[in-house]
Amino acid sequence: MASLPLSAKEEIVERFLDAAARGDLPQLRMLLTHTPSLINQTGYSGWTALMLAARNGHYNVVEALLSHGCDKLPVNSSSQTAYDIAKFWGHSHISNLLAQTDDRCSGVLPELYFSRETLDRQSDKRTDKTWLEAQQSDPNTVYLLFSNVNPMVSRCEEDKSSEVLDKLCRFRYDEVKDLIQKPKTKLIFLGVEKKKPPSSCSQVQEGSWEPPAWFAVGTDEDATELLKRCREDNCFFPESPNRNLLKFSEEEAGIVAHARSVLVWHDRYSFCPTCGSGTSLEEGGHKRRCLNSECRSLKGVHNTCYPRVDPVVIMLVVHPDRNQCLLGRKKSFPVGMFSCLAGFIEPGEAIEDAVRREVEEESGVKVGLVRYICSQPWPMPSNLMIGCLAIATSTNIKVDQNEIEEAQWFTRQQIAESLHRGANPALMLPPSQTIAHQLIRYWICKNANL
Ligand SMILES: NC(=O)C1=CN([C@@H]2O[C@H](COP(=O)(O)OP(=O)(O)OC[C@H]3O[C@@H](n4cnc5c(N)ncnc54)[C@H](OP(=O)(O)O)[C@@H]3O)[C@@H](O)[C@H]2O)C=CC1
Ligand SMILES: [Mg+2]
Ligand SMILES: [Mg+2]
Ligand SMILES: [Mg+2]
Ligand SMILES: [Zn+2]
Repeated sequence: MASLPLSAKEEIVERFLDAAARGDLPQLRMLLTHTPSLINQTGYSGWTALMLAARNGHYNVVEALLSHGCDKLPVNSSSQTAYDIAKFWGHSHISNLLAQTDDRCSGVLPELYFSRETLDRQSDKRTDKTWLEAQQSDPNTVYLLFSNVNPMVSRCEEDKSSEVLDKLCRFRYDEVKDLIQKPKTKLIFLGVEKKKPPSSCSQVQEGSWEPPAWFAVGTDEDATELLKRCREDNCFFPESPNRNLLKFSEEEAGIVAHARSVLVWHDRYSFCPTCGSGTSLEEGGHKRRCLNSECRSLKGVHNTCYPRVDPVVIMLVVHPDRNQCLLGRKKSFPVGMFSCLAGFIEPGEAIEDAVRREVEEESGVKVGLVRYICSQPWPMPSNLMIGCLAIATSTNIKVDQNEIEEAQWFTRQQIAESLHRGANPALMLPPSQTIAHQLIRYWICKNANL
């Protein structure tokens, strides 16, 4: 049978993979310069350019791909990473390079969802009332509307990777002027844009240009009425934050994490926790001051005045044989889904001790070595997820049914198949936006080096 002609996109991917397999660095660089999205494309049997270069011992190509931020974690249809391939074919200089611990730069750990600092927070400006007021009425200022602590969004059916994306609805001063003047509205200064305008912009030439400021507007006005303010007609307020807040671009997810956590804090701490009096919003919405002049919270350091963040440990527990990991499922999870164990840090507890305590409480497994890997802000409502790898010193599982329904050891092969979406995976993993997913991917790549 004659083979079908390749589309333009397929052809360029094929040329790129071929350059990697042959070790043709100039060609590979040229293609990457024109089309940066080629970097993690796959060809036959899920092979990436990194895998092909690793298979054929092209050290300089592997190096170039890593310096362009290539993802080291994908597995091919035989569940092998580029590291496994280099090791199997005896290219130890390449497997050593792939195993290096410069995790963020070499693509082992991507930037975590919710963690991008899209805006420059400019926290020093929060106390400058005159500056804040000038920003509020500036026509370039951007306002985001939140009802019941959830942002107004519009749905874009497709982005480049054909996934559904939600986009924050942006408003100008004239459109929300009446709303922000209402006494019950919470106005949060989020920061200013980091992006610079083109140098041709007349204000830049005159030296009068200032980056636009962003504010979140928290209101409990009727949601249907709020939606009428929007110029687009496909706008809505997500009802289930846990699922719906995972559909933003990386840029917007970072803004949502900041805004939602602060608004949730205002929602829950309207009264002074020290004396029960009313409070007023200050410092661009980043402080609540007690209105009772005798209150203890006005003297000395009082953390009740500032937004709270709850630290949570989340850990991938590795079996003493280094070839299995422990995952659990809560009753509320979708059928077949397992994830990392997690738990709130208690007062007076170090990260390592919280990891050991939560793992033993929830699964009965004892943990020795604990290593911090990465963290993620999680604005449901305001957690800081502290991601760790932990090495088990015992293996018997005894689940605490109050917290989790089931816990199980899974082999590296089972996890790799699930990540690669094999035909009959033994389990379903949480989505890639979660730190749980990223810790599991991290272990798959680093497993051999623990
Ligand atoms: N981003 C990610 O990948 C993941 C994020 N998470 C998040 O981590 C958080 C914690 O995980 P989870 O396993 O539930 O934690 P825990 O194992 O500590 O169990 C939670 C329970 O502990 C009690 N509790 C103790 N201290 C606190 C506290 N400071 N705040 C709230 N509840 C407390 C509550 O019980 P009661 O309500 O009965 O009083 C709560 O239901 C969750 O909010 C979850 O959303 C979890 C897993 C993955
Ligand atoms: Mg627990
Ligand atoms: Mg838990
Ligand atoms: Mg707990
Ligand atoms: Zn008080």
